[in-house]
Amino acid sequence: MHPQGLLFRQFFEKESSTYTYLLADKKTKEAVIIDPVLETVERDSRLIQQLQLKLLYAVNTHVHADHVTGSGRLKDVFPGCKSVLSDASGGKADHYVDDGEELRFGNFALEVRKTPGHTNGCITLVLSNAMAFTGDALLIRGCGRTDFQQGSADTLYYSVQNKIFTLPDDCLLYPGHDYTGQTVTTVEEEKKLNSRLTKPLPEFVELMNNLNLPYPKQIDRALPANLICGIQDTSNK
Ligand SMILES: N[C@@H](CCC(=O)N[C@@H](CSS)C(=O)NCC(=O)O)C(=O)O
Repeated sequence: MHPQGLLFRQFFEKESSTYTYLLADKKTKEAVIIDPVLETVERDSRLIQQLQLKLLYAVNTHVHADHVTGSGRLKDVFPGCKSVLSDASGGKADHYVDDGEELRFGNFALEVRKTPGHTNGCITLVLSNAMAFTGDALLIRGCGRTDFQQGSADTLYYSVQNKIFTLPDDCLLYPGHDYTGQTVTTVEEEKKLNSRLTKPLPEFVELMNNLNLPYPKQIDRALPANLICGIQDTSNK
């Protein structure tokens, strides 16, 4: 169940099948956006403005390879909004987070859990042990690929088993992407049904090392932009 007093929206960007999440304290109006996409900033900004929210943070769960983040553009629209990345990401941001730190908005806090493996700088954000935003570490019945950007199947396995599967069974898990039309899962479901992460470690590593997926279509445009938290109007900064 979602915590009381929380405003929550899940948005989808269809070119990269990316989920963006908006969370706000209904009372104080302070808000956080997770994994915004450049092409859908206008849609997301409109809702933030209509609801009169105060956007504090635009968090990227990692340096994305498949789409350009909207965090730079959101900083133009909402002065005062800070871009956020893990301190292990190698990217540039206004605010860096480490394991165990919190991002506070109103009466809520997102706990940062480092979940490397898809990339070195991947984080999962946990709200009140009730909802977790897993980025590309854990996808519904799957997980992020580990064949570029310092990916490591062993590291990813450790991250999911120790940082995500240790959350309460009924904790809702919201992924960074879905390619099959699913929106949400739970820790209990993934511990039982995840087709990759229920395997023993050696089988998991073998599987991940032989996925043979094509590179994301936007990788050459996305990586350089995302290393500086996206495209931003620097003319008046
Ligand atoms: N076709 C998409 C990219 C699909 C892809 O590689 N997704 C990544 C996450 S974004 S880097 C992934 O980890 N997928 C895991 C999987 O099992 O599919 C595009 O061209 O953008």
